Amino acid sequence: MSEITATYIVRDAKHNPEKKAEGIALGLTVGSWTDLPELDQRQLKKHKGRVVSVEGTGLDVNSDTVATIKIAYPAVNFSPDLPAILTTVFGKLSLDGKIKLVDLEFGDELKKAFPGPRFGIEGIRNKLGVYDRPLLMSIFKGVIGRDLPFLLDQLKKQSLGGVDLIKDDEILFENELAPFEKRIISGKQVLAEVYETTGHRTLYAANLTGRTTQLRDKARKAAELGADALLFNVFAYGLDVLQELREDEEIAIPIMAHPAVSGALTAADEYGFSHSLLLGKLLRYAGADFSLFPSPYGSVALEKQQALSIAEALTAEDQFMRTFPVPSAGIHPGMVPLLIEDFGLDSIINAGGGVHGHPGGAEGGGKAFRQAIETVLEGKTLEEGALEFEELKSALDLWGLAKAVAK
Ligand SMILES: CSCCC(=O)C(=O)COP(=O)(O)O
Ligand SMILES: [Mg+2]
Repeated sequence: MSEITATYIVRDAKHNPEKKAEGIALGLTVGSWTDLPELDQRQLKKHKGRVVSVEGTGLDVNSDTVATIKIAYPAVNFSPDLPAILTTVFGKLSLDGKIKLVDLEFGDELKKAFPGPRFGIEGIRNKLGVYDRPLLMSIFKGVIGRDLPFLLDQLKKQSLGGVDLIKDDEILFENELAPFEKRIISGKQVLAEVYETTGHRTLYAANLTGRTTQLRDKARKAAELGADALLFNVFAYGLDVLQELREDEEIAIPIMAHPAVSGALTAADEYGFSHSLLLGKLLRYAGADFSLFPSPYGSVALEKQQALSIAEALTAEDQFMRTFPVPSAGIHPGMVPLLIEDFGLDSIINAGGGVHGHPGGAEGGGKAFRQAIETVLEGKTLEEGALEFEELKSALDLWGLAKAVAK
């Protein structure tokens, strides 16, 4: 029988994690808070959750017992979709005390209900023809309230700086000055011109926004207009909405998942989802080609272990294509050695302020990042690179070199 196994970290003031585990296995399936006289053995056998393991790991600062509990839920209990699965394994339970859902293991049969990324790392690299280095992405900045020519000028400068991808900022919504469709059509022209004159290819991810009921048609139109990719604030909508977009054959373009809102679901040690599950495994299964998350170094930082665990879940051996890890937020060229050391070649270095805030503008900023990447891949230090490259030197003079952080 196919099933899904959920791993939780539970903090139990009653110091009886075995009882807590049994309560979850029964309470989230066929039972309730009190005995149900009509519950029969056949029903219990087929539908009750199974306690796989309970491992106590001691007491926390509040003297609660901390335990890792694994419960397997029969797939027959739910339809094979994320809303049903999440409601089963962490619906009411997510409100029931100090409990964190750290992982979900999907049975092979159940995995068939998920698409995974349409392109993944390999597909994105094929689109760009770049295979031997981390990709570089930049983000439009300061464009709210600005018109289309302003955006197109920024787009051109970013592309001339040598970035591989440019994404809208997640806070750029539908607006009269620079509407979604016009951004796609004119943006494509600008990037085609840069390609014709320099031979450098850049892909543009436009922010797919609006009411949920409009998204499919908007995304189909974007694909029809030749959009390179879509940015999507998946946690403002829901993972199943992402999956719907991924599965639509008329929206066969890469999807970039932005982590906006996800911090409310992941940040607490004692509650919510683990980062690796929400921003890693579930985004990958639902079909994101890229997953953005805070790096361990920038202005919005995650603990290094958390950031690494997301990248691991996005790229671990699985039947699905690998999703590109995109450690982000407050990134500047002085962080490039650490980012490459942590996330490897199959990752994307992503910067907004670190590109546009460069003394040489967005073009200079993009160049500085590309020079930093080249320097690191040649086995040199950034100080050595700065002797050779003017833009890299300016970036290091402005922002310095980032320091490593403990795990
Ligand atoms: C929290 S990851 C999302 C990164 C992002 O959307 C962004 O705008 C980062 O911009 P920055 O100027 O900090 O590079
Ligand atoms: Mg942003």
